[in-house]
Amino acid sequence: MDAFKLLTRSTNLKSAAQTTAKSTARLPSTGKAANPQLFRTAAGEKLESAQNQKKRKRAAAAVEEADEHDTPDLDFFQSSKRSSAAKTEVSECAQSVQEQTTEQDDGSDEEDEMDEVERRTILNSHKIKVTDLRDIDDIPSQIAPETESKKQKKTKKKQKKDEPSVLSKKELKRARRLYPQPLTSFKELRARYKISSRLAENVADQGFTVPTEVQLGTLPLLLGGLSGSSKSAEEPDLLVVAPTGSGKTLSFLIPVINKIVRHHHSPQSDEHGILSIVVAPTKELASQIVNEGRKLVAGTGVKITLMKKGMRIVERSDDDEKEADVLDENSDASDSEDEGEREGEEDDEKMKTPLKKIPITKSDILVTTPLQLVNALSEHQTKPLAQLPLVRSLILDEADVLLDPLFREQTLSIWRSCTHPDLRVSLWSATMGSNIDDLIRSTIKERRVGMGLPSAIQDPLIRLVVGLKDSAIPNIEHKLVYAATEQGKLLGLRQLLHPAAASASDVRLRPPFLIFTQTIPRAIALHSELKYDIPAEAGGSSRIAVLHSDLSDTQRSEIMRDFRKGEIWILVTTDLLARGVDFRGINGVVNYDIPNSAAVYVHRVGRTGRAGRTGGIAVTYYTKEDIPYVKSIANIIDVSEKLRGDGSEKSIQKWLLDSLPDLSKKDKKELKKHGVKARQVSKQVDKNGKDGDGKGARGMRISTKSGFERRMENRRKGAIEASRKRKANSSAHAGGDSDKESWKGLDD
Ligand SMILES: Nc1ncnc2c1ncn2[C@@H]1O[C@H](COP(=O)(O)OP(=O)(O)OP(=O)(O)O)[C@@H](O)[C@H]1O
Repeated sequence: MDAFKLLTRSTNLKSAAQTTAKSTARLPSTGKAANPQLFRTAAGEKLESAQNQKKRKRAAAAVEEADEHDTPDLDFFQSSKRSSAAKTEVSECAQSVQEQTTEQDDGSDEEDEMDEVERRTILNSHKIKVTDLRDIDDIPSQIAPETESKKQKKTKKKQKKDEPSVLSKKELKRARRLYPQPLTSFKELRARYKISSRLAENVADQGFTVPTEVQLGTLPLLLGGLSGSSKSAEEPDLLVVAPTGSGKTLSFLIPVINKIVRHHHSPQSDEHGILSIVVAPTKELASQIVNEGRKLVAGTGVKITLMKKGMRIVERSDDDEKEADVLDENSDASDSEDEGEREGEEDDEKMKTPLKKIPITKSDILVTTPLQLVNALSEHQTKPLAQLPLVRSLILDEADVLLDPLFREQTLSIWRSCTHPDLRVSLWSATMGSNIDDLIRSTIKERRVGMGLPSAIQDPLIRLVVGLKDSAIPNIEHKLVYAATEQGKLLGLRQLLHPAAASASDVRLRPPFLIFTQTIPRAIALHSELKYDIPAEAGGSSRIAVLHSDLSDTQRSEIMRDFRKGEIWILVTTDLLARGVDFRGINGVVNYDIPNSAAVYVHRVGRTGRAGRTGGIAVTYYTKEDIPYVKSIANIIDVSEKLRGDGSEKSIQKWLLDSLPDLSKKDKKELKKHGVKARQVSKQVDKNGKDGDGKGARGMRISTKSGFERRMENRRKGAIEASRKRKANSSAHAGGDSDKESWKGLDD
């Protein structure tokens, strides 16, 4: 028996009945989590509710006080005329009390100020770690008083010996650690940080009640600086590592929109142009950010736009009157609500338009992929990059991939082209390589030198980590399944699609779900293999789709839209959808091909279990060829289960983890770049996944039967089913439509 079969066996084997009951009760698509937070302790919770209670009491006391002093005595026996006058008086009074209360709330910064022990308790309870990333000598003494005194002591001691002072690693860590004010409720956004009232309403309209950990930690920093007060806000540059689906988008959008609202009311309000840029690695993610942003900017006067091919965003002094293969697009086109989903429709209708005639897109926030912006700034890399002198906020979403060699040059050149001296940059992801800190520090220093400033970083540069860096969220179930061969994986996947068979394999996954493959040809091949597995009465092949970057923008956005609408149940895709995209009700993720790195695993499986939802399942198949690459994934699963901390049985035993081979650094790099060698696209394989003799390299084919055979089989089944129904002779019980409504699994 293959030893690695044990790895699969070691997963919790529960009775089918148990599994069924659990799956139905905890399906993530059944609704939203009561609390979107992933980590909290009783001590922290107690303190937070005490803080909120304190605020409520203060507000109630203000109302009471106002009642005592200001409410006129009511005489219910007086004439109705008088009574209505009294009513008006009462209502005016109530209004003034409400205003007073709000004002009191507004002016309660000092009273709400927590002491360091309270701040520390709440932050630790949510596993939030805040660190100053600057060189220790650049950190002002009020932020690192402990260090200063220790450093001074050391200096004194060593002065005699005439040696420079050196801090131990531990002391340096302690000196850099910060405990800023956390956000205990969304109401504080208005009351304490004075965000625009319209923006606060828009946040409230989304129905969010409790801030997630990343929101709890970053919103005060971005809105109130390190002092946590809107009065002396000193916005830091920020590096944020927080779990997938934890609400990072809202964390960067609220401050950036508020900053622009303030800008519109400032003396520089006559400056018109792009003030903020959000960079995301894929069009799907960029479009999603725009859609989220639109909900928040409504009625604030702030405009958010998705960068599109051919859009003109800067005026160049060297603009030529020349023909360009670009889209004639004016800003009106980007006003529609669902622009993101329609993205690209116009892109496919390129037309020749003189470059100068394209109006410059007027927007406050531009959301873009790196290449699209670089192309727009350099006229498809034919000219040096134009500058963006008004941009005050640069947001890099999925920053680790944006700073990966693939995108690094484009991303850094965008950063360099933002020349405003007050530029603030924030970088967000669920995973972050260890080299990123140094890269950010050196880029900020380089910019400062370029602006003629001393290289020492003056403004705060903060790193905020939620939970354990580079780990998968604890609220999903991981299944690592040994399938031995490619055929084994396909068999496993089919079992997964069939509820009766699934009970035997301990894994039960209901649509909607995502299936990830290593390459585009494999995604196409798997899609055509599975296409006829869905019975016609359940919607047939239209329920399963494939999405990859070789499709046109229009096709991509249509598939995204249909998957969000629930018309597509199973989406086969590549790592194009591994990051950032938020499909709220996804029940699970299948790694049909193992991911190229631990980070990719974290992001892929993070498409389920979002905003604290439980019940999501991540199934990862692996074959003999994958064994050298499995350890890093098994480690991630192990850590995620430890993080859950509910004492539930581990799915991966320690001795098995120890027996898996380690991968050398070189091999890790190779895997990250090209994936599992055996599955790489061979030169003979075309974009449709076809080579000389089938689909993909020999032994790596995704097929058990030919598509033709399956289609014929499907038709036969359909005919049998139809005749059975005819025999039942009851049109009322035909049941075709109702079958369509609910997923009944696939036929054998
Ligand atoms: N405070 C909150 N309460 C409940 N739901 C929230 C809250 N904040 C955000 N959400 C929801 O959580 C989901 C995930 O948010 P978002 O896409 O911003 O996650 P993310 O941290 O960027 O994830 P990823 O790392 O995968 O990109 C969204 O559907 C969002 O609407």
